[in-house]
Amino acid sequence: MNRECATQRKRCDETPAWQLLQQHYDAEGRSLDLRAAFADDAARLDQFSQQAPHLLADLSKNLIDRQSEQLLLQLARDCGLEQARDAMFAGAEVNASEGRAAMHWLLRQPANGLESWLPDSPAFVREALADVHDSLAQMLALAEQVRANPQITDIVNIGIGGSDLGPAMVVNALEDWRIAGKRFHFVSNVDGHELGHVLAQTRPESTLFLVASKSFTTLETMVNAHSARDWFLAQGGSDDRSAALSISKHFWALTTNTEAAAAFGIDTTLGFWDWVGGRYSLWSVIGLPIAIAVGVESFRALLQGAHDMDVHFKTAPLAQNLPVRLGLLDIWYRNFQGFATRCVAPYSHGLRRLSAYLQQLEMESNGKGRDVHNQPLPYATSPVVWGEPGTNGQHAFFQMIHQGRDVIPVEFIAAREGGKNLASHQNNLVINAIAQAQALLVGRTEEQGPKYCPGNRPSTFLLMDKLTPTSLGALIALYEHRVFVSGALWGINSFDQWGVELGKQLAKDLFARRDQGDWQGVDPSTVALVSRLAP
Ligand SMILES: O=P(O)(O)OC[C@H]1O[C@](O)(CO)[C@@H](O)[C@@H]1O
Repeated sequence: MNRECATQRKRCDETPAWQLLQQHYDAEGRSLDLRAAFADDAARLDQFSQQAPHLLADLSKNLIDRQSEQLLLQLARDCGLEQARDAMFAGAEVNASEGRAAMHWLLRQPANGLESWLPDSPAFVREALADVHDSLAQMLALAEQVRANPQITDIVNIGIGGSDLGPAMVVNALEDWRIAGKRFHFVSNVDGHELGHVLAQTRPESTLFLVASKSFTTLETMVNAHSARDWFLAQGGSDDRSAALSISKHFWALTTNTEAAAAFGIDTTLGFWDWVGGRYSLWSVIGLPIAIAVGVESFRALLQGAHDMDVHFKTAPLAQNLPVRLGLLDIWYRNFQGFATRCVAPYSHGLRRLSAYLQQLEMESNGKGRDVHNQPLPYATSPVVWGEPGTNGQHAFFQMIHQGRDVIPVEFIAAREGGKNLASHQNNLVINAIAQAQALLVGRTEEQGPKYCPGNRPSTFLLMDKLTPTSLGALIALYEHRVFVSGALWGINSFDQWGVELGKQLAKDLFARRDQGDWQGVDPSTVALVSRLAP
């Protein structure tokens, strides 16, 4: 929500719709029983399920009824959601604290056709679109060059947060589209074990390092990149650009900070723009490992799927707009039902890194306690997002989800069709997901003793025909826009992350203080812990 939009409107909890929602929750919402709701409303499934680009969503097993959804839609209008959304798609400075737009959606806009859904796009957006496609063409050409180079067998992406989680999640998810004969390694942790393990299984002449960092200042990435460089030089590599085994040929940079990459000694640097947030950057040059893994056609399909969801989010009426309905559900669960967490259970081995990716996307975006005016908020914001792939979760934490005291909304994500390997297992997988959602709904009644399950526990079911580059693109964009919706209603800036700076600053400070032996004003616990470390 940019400042002028926010200034124009009341805080969401001060709106008439919020008061009506609270009354409805107190009167009926708190005691809604889904089993009775299905029995009383033959059209409930139709009302609360919908097709969206590349996936079907069944929201009918959520603790919501027609009136609460109508009131939530009214809340969206009262809070100027459509204006906020349109501001983002117009390139407005929706990231007010950093003075930036948030135009990750432009990265997946085809070169033509912008006016078909964004007819009033300002000139700077159309100009930026031309830059996007120049950069995309350059990146895809380099990706094809690497794919065609049999000498390069290992691609090592060195990056963290948004420069790691997205590309790693997608490269894992699209294993069936991955080029044969090349290995993809994602090194993010500054724990030397991770990089060391990768270097132990690679050779300098057959390895391409991608130093991925929007800022090119992140400590972990810089420490890992320098250690990889030292290893490369120790293995016979050279700083000399003309050498066969040169840093210049085996280290590329993906960053907005091209000067810093040049200072590192990297010649091949792919740049991007500050209006792309790190956790929204897999569509940009940060996606190079994806493009190398799956090739031009599949990378474009990933973009197309996300673009289709962008157009849906921008043009579909709110009541049939899936990112809006999911975002409103987040408000209902967080601020009225009081559910503190949401479990994301992708019934797909390919999507095994999805929950980790969504943790950054959602919690770094909406984990805020103050609004865009820096005023403390009296209501909760981002839920804790967590999860593991199904059916693994069933044998780990689903016990608590079924019988625990806390109600934990679950998001099941599955595909009707399986992948290349043992597709015959697919029904085993998906029927288990469906059965878990059913069990959460129906529960098991009293006389079952210790087997008693209260039931009436909420879940959303997102079903793709198949996990493909296109459907994956749509799925990720769905989450991006859903996060935007709840953030806009909460009146927070979903695109900054100032809260991460203090810990980084103190880490630097502790190194300096240790070197100087100056512990003035530092708490004894911190001093004692640092003094236990190796010199
Ligand atoms: O891509 P960079 O600049 O290295 O930043 C990595 C990550 O660190 C963060 O800034 C958090 O510390 C994330 O927002 C970002 O994705």
